[in-house]
Amino acid sequence: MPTSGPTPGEPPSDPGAFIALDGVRKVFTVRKRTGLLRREKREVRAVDGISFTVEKGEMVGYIGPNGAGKSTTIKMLTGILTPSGGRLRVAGIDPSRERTRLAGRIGVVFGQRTTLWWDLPLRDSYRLTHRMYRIPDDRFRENLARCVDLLDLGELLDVPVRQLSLGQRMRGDIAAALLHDPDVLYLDEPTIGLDVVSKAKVREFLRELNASRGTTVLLTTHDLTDIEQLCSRVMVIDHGRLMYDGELAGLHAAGESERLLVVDLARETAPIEVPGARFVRAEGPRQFLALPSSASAAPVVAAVAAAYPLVDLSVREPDIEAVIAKMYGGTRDAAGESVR
Ligand SMILES: Nc1ncnc2c1ncn2[C@@H]1O[C@H](COP(=O)(O)OP(=O)(O)OP(=O)(O)O)[C@@H](O)[C@H]1O
Repeated sequence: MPTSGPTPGEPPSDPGAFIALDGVRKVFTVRKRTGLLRREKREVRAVDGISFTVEKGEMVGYIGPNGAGKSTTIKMLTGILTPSGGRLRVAGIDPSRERTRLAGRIGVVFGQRTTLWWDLPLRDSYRLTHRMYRIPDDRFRENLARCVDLLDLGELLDVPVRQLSLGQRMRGDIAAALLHDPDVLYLDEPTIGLDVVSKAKVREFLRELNASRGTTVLLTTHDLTDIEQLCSRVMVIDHGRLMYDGELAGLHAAGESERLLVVDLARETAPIEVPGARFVRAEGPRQFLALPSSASAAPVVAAVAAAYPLVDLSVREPDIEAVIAKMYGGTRDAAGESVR
């Protein structure tokens, strides 16, 4: 599969970049019981030789199907897990060797878990964060005021975390991750389970944070709208390997996606046969043809108009979800419909 960034598996071009991974691997050994007394060892290559760099101030999407290796990568980037091989640096720091020093430079938000104290009001959780990170008082006050304002937390500061809705808690968690002014923010599913309004608030906040503070953001999500609205660059990982690194728009070409030509004819005819397009299906006098996204539709349109009683015609671009499903080995056509 083509990539527009460095070829997966090759050393990164800029080892001095803010985040730099070079052939990073993580292998888990899993023991499985296969009989009454027998156990079998099996290796799981969760991350299988990944290389990429992220410059300061970039906002990058990191996506892939379940079990692709996204969380394992994030855990290595934060120092929670030690790589089995390869080289990894964040702000010049080896995360697993200097986890405490790195903690002052990074913020982490896990959508499915909270780092806040469940029984304490938000305000007290933030006070504890203040102490734990030894944040200078002025800076703490300034950062808290800014997060409270932009994330609309004013009314919530005295509410115990367990009483907050998911969207409120998520905003509370994002603020907690930013009180010590980290240079990089890792977000793992920050909009999971949120309603439309909360999602919009979180996205707007992240956009503003990145633009005004130059915070580097690495975003893992299953919601591709997050990526479409926030990230100009996306990395796709599958089976622990980097499958794509480049602009979101380039995924269409990499996924060999197809556009759908919807042709309305004056009457029902046999399936249209023209060079450069493939008949998909017919609904009475309406026919659907597929053509590669990278090809021009003009010759196909001209050929249809010349040989068939054409009334109207429109082109449907593939949606990004269909493209990615195809990259992951899914089986959806250009209209996003199952062709199983
Ligand atoms: N501690 C562990 N022990 C054994 N295997 C693990 C461990 N952690 C992860 N794995 C395996 O490594 C692979 C990658 O898992 P990982 O959690 O990184 O995927 P993911 O892309 O984050 O998936 P999801 O989108 O479901 O969260 C999976 O096969 C998973 O079962």
